[in-house]
Amino acid sequence: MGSDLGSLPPSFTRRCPAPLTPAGRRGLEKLFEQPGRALLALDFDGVLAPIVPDPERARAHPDAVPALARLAPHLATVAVVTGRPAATAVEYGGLAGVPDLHRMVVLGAYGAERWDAATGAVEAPPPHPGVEAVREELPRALAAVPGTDGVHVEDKGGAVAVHTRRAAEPAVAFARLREPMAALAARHGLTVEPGRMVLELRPPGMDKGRALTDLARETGATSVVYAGDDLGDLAAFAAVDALRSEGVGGLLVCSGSDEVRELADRADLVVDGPDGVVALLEALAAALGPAGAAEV
Ligand SMILES: O=P(O)(O)OC[C@H]1O[C@H](O[C@H]2O[C@H](CO)[C@@H](O)[C@H](O)[C@H]2O)[C@H](O)[C@@H](O)[C@@H]1O
Repeated sequence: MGSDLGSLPPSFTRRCPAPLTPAGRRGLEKLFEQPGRALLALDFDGVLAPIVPDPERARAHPDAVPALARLAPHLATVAVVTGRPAATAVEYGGLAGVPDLHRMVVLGAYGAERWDAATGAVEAPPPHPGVEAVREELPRALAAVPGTDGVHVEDKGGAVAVHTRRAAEPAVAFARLREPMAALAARHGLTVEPGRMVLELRPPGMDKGRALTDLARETGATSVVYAGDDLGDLAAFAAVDALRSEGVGGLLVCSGSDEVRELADRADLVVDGPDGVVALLEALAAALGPAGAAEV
């Protein structure tokens, strides 16, 4: 092909749009140059799993795990980086016991937890005492805010998430709860993580950016592809930007939605939600081919 933006395998570009930015194209080229040193990391909700009203009913897109399994043998590492507890993402994603995903890593709770497919074990920090205090105070705090009928609390063990998607007016309930939830979290040494119709009260100190950087360094990645959809993924986007400045290739993918604009503005490639993410994974797998060498 040969342009000033470099070249990508036609077997990829036939199936998926090329990144719009030179940095993104370069990141993808680096993946194809050295797939065995590439880190592919994806958020769970809104990226691998379609958004649904009930958080307990979220499941991976039916074609996502087969596509990851086709890709994983070619790459150094395939990871999920999520706000979910690691074990929940493994369960809802159907990620355990998949032969070609035997080296997969799930970084849960924004990187505070880790599951390794190789061992099946989850490493998690001890519970933060503020979470228990918030758990107890939350019903009273929610009852004090008008217009929050239908708000649902997800107890994540190490954190508590207040969901407004099922409220009569989700955006209104979200706006009304922002300040009281921030105050409640601050009283107990927690931080508020805002997301898609959710305010999560969680321990501070870890974010997806640190988690992704640590994993990239641990695996010696020469390229990193990260796909996210929500505000919590901005830290991971910033981490990829920082890695790029060190010479690591990076591709920032936004799983687009009408709910969050911030990632699309910063991404190299915007795809159409989890369907588009799956198309990207399948395009990568097709281009890398069954034998490991990049197909052209
Ligand atoms: O980091 P993620 O994997 O994107 O997790 C972030 C939060 O996702 C979940 O909530 C979101 O998905 C739900 C199911 O589709 C949806 O109902 C909700 O409105 C979304 O915000 C999850 O429930 C949270 O615990 C995660 O922190």
